[in-house]
Amino acid sequence: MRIHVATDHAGLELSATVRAHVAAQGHEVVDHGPVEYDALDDYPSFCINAARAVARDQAAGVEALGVVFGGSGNGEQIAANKVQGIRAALVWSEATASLAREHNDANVIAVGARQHAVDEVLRLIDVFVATPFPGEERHARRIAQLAEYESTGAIAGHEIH
Ligand SMILES: O=C(CO)[C@H](O)[C@H](O)COP(=O)(O)O
Repeated sequence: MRIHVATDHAGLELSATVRAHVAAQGHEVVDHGPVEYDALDDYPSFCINAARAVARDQAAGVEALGVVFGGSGNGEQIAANKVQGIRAALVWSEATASLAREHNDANVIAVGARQHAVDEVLRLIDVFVATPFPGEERHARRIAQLAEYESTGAIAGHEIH
């Protein structure tokens, strides 16, 4: 699995720990920055670049997921979700980590570096990466509706106003 990682200053230290952890499990890690601490850096471009790389890889048939960090993870999730084809989930417990995959087929996990102990974050990421999307019809149907809205602005058979 290729794992694309991005953060901002708030998650930089944690990002290094997570990248080493994930690489030690045999995954290929691609870091989208930042490369050094700058308390005034801005998360959008880092997270959008990671999300674009996930979308590109998946479109090419490469098994890939993304991990984005920030202080809360909120802005990072929002940034990643601006990229077509990305389903970024803000994860804050083992249950939301597994549900993000099982129900949402999330391809990016957003985590708040200031909200958890390091061990907890590693566990959230492990659960997210290890959990498959079983493809249950009702979940696949809802995900397809999101994709349809993303590309057409409409959802066939549903009123959008
Ligand atoms: O979580 C974030 C966005 O959702 C950012 O990491 C957070 O807003 C950065 O805050 P500050 O500039 O005060 O360190």
